[in-house]
Amino acid sequence: MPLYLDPDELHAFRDLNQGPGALLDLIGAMAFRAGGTAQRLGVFDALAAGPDTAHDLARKLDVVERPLAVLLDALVRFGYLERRDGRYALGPAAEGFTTGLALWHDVIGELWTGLEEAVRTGHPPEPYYPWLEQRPGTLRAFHDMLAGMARSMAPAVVHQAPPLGGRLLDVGGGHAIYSIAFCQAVPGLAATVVDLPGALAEGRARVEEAGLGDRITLVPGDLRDAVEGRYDAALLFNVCHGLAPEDAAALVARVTAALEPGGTLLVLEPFADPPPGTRGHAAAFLAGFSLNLAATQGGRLYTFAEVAGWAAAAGLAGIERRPLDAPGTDELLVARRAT
Ligand SMILES: C[S@@+](CC[C@H](N)C(=O)[O-])C[C@H]1O[C@@H](n2cnc3c(N)ncnc32)[C@H](O)[C@@H]1O
Repeated sequence: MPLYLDPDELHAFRDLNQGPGALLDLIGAMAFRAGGTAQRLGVFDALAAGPDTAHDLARKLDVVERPLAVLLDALVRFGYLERRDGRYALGPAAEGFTTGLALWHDVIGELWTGLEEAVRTGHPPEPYYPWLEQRPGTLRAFHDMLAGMARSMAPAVVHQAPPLGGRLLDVGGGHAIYSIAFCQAVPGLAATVVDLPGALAEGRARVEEAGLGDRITLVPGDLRDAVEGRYDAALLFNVCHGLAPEDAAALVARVTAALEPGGTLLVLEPFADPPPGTRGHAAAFLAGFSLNLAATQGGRLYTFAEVAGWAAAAGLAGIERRPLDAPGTDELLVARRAT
């Protein structure tokens, strides 16, 4: 929350841990919903062209001036906008809502209404991926967010992976960024990306653009089904956390069974026991992300030991944890099938 605390509040909250935490959470929830609503109404896009009055903005956005002015004033107080001489301008924090936070606004605003039921019953009332498929704008924001993260991590992932060759399977790798990165790094490597049909369109365009259409095959499929083909290596990147533990373990076993002797499994995940030094807002975000997975997909973040246990049970050995020199808390699990 970009809210500015006054020095006494800041001291009580930050230094003494005595701040009105629940009240700040409430204000944070209000600020987040206000920011997300402004993004959906087009306030931030309109103000990107320059400062404006509530009257003119209301006309441009085709909304009612009186509640818009209340929203704009709240956004000023929450730190998203600035107000000078009766005109509103973007504040530095507004940028967040032009990128990944817009997706979180939709997820928390709609899907987290099912959190209580998910905890009571153990099942999310609304399955995440079908929900996404019905909302083209939210689906796009989700894939843009995944693609942005993958682009920032791919060089470190390729660097930390053991040497790969032959045939690579990329399960749930729809945007194809990791398969492209591995194919660009390893001459002769051929990859098969399996994902839901809606997730593959963007990957297909990216593969063509990279000139790798002859080496990367995109296959619509469901990761709950049997794995077709034999592979020398497989990627399970950010897939396990969307599944219940027994389903994630079964997926690791199915993918392992499709590996040739000596084949490599790479799992990329933010583990529930993150790298040492993960604290503050990064640690809190991971806890909230895990709760989001429970609320929307029936999954959660898993510890490295849990994932390593599934890999060992599937018959993999040489299981290693490899941190990444990249932003975020994702790490690699590397394991090999016995020769
Ligand atoms: C969190 S994203 C991870 C994407 C990519 N592997 C990465 O690390 O950036 C999960 C991916 O799994 C795919 N997925 C989810 N459920 C699936 C299913 N039942 N069958 C196939 N793919 C699925 C999604 O479409 C999405 O591309």
